[in-house]
Amino acid sequence: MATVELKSIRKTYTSEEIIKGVDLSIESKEFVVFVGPSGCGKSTLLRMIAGLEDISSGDLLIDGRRVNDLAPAERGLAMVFQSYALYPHMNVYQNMEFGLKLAKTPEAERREKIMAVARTLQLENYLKHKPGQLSGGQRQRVAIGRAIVRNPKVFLFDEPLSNLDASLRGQMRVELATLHRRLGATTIYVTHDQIEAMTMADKIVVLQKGIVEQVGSPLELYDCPRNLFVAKFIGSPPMNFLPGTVIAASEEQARVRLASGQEIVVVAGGAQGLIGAAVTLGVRPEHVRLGHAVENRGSGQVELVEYLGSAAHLHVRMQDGALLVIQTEGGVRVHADDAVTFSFPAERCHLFNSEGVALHRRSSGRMAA
Ligand SMILES: Nc1ncnc2c1ncn2[C@@H]1O[C@H](COP(=O)(O)OP(=O)(O)OP(=O)(O)O)[C@@H](O)[C@H]1O
Repeated sequence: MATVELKSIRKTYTSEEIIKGVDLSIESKEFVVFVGPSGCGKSTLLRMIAGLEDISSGDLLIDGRRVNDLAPAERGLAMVFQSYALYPHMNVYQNMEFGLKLAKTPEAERREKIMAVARTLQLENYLKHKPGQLSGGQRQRVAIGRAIVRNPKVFLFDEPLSNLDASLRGQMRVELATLHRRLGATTIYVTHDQIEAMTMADKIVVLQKGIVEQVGSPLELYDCPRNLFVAKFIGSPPMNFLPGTVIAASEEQARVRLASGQEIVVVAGGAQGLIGAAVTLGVRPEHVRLGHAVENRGSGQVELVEYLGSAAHLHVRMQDGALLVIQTEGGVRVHADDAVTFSFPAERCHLFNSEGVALHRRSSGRMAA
């Protein structure tokens, strides 16, 4: 399997710079997900790796070898698109065979490879079907099968599940993750869906406007987002953000007064220089504790309860008008218009300066700034 390295990669279309200097190392067998909002440059970056777009400047290395000038077919990659791009007049077998024929693979070997992959992807009963006779999930499996039979060094996926309905997407997510574990192929996967990123990735690359905002494991990004952008993007339902002012700070903690007057102690280092400064307090819905507490407490009125079965989301209006989402277990007996009290665990709160940069959290032992 292969390593992929991006060194100061840039892309300019006419006069606009779309990719603004990306450095990234992808290890052999790693499952890396590029995630970010529409237009941030995920697909452009993937297409540059694939060789479908020129690289304006920088170096792309596969297994240590510079491949900027190699044609797509010479890079040892296989790409699976959102649109499947299957040949409609060919049946499943022929679709999977096409690339092997082009590569002049002998017929017996072609057959052996296709049958093995069809078994893996549970397509054995559909080999004679044309794409038009298959469901979306089956078509996507054929597109994946067509990539696997060529035994590529690196798999590239561009939003492969976005045309599928929610339940099929969930199922295919598990299938892809299982397949990756079995094949152990280096994989780069583009999505705008943070749940796909969180559930499948070894490493997530968060992009915004052609810049890498943060690279890390799903848990690193969840626990220690470097800035407001990553904090907003990772996690569902998203993190709550409340404006406040630092009123006291030690090396390891900061005391923040919210607009409501409520004072919250946050485990965050380096806030001594920020006394009097405006900051943003972040707390995830699943970390807010419902019920009375001595410290870090607040209160408000429930506006809406969303019951999800195992969990419920309470939308709570605080005294200063801010809206707070609290995730609780599904069995909780809270209704709209109820008054509730809650608390923010100090070690679960995040603090961002006026530029949106996170103050590091010493308790977790990881730097976030
Ligand atoms: N051929 C092109 N010529 C000029 N601009 C382009 C071209 N292709 C893409 N762009 C621009 O580059 C930017 C990044 O596009 P890209 O498709 O990489 O974004 P993305 O993050 O994959 O978005 P999405 O999730 O919507 O697919 C966009 O602003 C887009 O308009």
